[in-house]
Amino acid sequence: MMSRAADRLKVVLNHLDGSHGNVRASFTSAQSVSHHHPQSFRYTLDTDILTPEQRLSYEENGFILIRNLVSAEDIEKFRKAFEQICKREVKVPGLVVMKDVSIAKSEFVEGEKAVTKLQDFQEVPGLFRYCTLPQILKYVECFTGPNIMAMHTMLINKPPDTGKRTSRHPMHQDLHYFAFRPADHIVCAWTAMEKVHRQNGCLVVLPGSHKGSLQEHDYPEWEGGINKMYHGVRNYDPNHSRVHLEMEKGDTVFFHPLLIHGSGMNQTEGFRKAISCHYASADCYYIDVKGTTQENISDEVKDLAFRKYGVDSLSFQDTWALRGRLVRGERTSL
Ligand SMILES: CCCC(=O)SCCNC(=O)CCNC(=O)[C@H](O)C(C)(C)COP(=O)(O)OP(=O)(O)OC[C@H]1O[C@@H](n2cnc3c(N)ncnc32)[C@H](O)[C@@H]1OP(=O)(O)O
Ligand SMILES: Nc1ncnc2c1ncn2[C@@H]1O[C@H](COP(=O)(O)OP(=O)(O)OP(=O)(O)O)[C@@H](O)[C@H]1O
Ligand SMILES: O=C(O)CCC(=O)C(=O)O
Ligand SMILES: [Fe+2]
Ligand SMILES: [Mg+2]
Repeated sequence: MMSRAADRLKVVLNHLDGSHGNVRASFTSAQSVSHHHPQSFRYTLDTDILTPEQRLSYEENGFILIRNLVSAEDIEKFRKAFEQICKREVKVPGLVVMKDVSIAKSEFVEGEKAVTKLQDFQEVPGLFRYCTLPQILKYVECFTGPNIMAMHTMLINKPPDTGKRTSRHPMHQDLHYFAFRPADHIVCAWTAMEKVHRQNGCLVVLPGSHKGSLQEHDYPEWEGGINKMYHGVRNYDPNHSRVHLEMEKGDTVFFHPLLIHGSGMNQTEGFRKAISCHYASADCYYIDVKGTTQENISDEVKDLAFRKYGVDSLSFQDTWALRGRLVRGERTSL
């Protein structure tokens, strides 16, 4: 069911999309952009935070990398909070503690080395503080506007690959997992908790892919196995040109939910750590994904929610409304 307001929004967005290429082509310098035609941007808002070059870069590539945004002291605190959870010193409602599929059935791996990813840490104050950092929200607001919800939280602890290549994350669009729109008012902040490079499986992105539409996703047919819910874009062409985002501790990338991205395998002995949050404008609205390409992930999520909470009446939208937390402004819609 699509509301009339949503229909109107779609028309507006399509219109902007159509005019986008021409408008951009008519500029000769980035400076003239911010001063005369701020309304011509589709993916960024006029906030005085992003330089004209940064705005153009996000419009064009679908991501922007900000160096040294989170302090080493803060990252150390997140690391400690993560360790406490792995040692089971704290028990948290709603938190998902995920092991790598290649060790999930092993009895011998304990603590931090067993954990590939924490998901939904909105009730862990020592981790959720990441989502409220003013220097992060300052950038987020350039994409969402002033009413900001933290919708999805993760701490990824990519393990040394066991030899089955299961430490890879297939190329995907995060929007596949989301039951809210519009996509252009959603953004991910992903912060490296240590140096990330090709060897330990940094993020890999396809610049400009955010201009495409949401693609069909499914489990890739990987011989060594694939982690639960790690869907990848179907018919991914591994020869497509891509960019490896090598980052230092504290560097943060902001990216659009349609940007195709993934991460390679971790060929080092260390656990590659990153912390991230997906934000959405609180003015976004929920959608019903029935009959769309997202039905497969929606069914998996509802199935897990049933097993986790013992209720089968939760809709895919409900699972998002329960996890979302207001971090700035007013909770207007989501
Ligand atoms: C922008 C968003 C992008 C994304 O969200 S991408 C990834 C999304 N991932 C998720 O949402 C996390 C999904 N994972 C989970 O919910 C849990 O880790 C999962 C799979 C339910 C396991 O929970 P546990 O509490 O560990 O349960 P358990 O130890 O009793 O295991 C239950 C059965 O699941 C299996 N399992 C555990 N970890 C797995 C994994 N990583 N991949 C595939 N299967 C896995 C485990 O072997 C067990 O199987 P069985 O029932 O014994 O046959
Ligand atoms: N068939 C596929 N379907 C979806 N995603 C894939 C597929 N093959 C590779 N990828 C993804 O492409 C990205 C790059 O993978 P790859 O393992 O080659 O890492 P890499 O960083 O390029 O490492 P290397 O230096 O070994 O090439 C990762 O996100 C990976 O999971
Ligand atoms: O940190 C990574 O490897 C990427 C994780 C990711 O893209 C995701 O979970 O959606
Ligand atoms: Fe992702
Ligand atoms: Mg490769």
